[in-house]
Amino acid sequence: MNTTVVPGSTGTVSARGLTKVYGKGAGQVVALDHVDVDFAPGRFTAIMGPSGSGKSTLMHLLAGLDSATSGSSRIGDTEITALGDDALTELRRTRIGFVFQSFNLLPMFTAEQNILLPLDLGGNKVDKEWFATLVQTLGLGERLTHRPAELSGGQQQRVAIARALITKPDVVFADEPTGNLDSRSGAEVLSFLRRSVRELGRTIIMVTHDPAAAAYADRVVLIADGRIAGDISDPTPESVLAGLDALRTLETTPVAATPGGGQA
Ligand SMILES: Nc1ncnc2c1ncn2[C@@H]1O[C@H](COP(=O)(O)OP(=O)(O)OP(=O)(O)O)[C@@H](O)[C@H]1O
Repeated sequence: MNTTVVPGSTGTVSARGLTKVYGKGAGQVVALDHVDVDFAPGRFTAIMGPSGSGKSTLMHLLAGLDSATSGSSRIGDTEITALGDDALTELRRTRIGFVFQSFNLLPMFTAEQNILLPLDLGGNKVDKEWFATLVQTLGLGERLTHRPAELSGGQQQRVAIARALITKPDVVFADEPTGNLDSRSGAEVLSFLRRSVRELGRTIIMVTHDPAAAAYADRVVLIADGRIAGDISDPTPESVLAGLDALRTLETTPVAATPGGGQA
């Protein structure tokens, strides 16, 4: 598969020299360290790496949920890192969809009302054809009048995915979308996410800890110590595990290579 990505082209999500430093002085943490990465439109990418490696920080900066210390991030030709608060709010509302581990559906609303909520909030009309396509692709036809408490976890997450896609965003960011699901419902949700990319041409960037989940993506970007540490095309659970193992080896090599365990 051709993985060439042109930064600035429609829907491409890009970071250049993206850096995030938390705190000051001795307590300073470099969470992201000059990250350059591009995510092609119409693809499903998983971001993986050890705990504390900077996955959430990268996602938050790419989505305009947090500000960068230096460097830039873009969605298409919009430089997120240059936008003020109002423009960022507007961008998140209209051009980005979010799917969280905890579904975040409104309990008093039906599935249909939850899906349509972003349009109601923005005062936008429903594209009935798109709504019908989403409902069909996500297998929600029988569940539209149900409230979240009457739905399984997997069904709730499918509603959350439809809600994220209803505005036809340039990109959907999914943060551990299967973290609260058993493995069967998780697999089902991941299949639906993959269908959304393949059949509806959407762009999804997902943070996950789970190699089996990452294997549903077209590509896995590995991150370690705030830097891009690997890139796997057409991943399988085995190739993802091997990639993560290689990161661990990198982390332990300097210690193992120093006789007596002293500092080199
Ligand atoms: N608000 C904050 N203040 C200070 N340090 C932070 C803050 N948020 C994150 N960090 C630090 O930045 C680094 C990267 O954190 P981040 O949450 O991006 O990692 P992660 O890969 O998503 O981790 P996990 O897999 O455990 O969720 C960590 O060392 C973390 O402790």
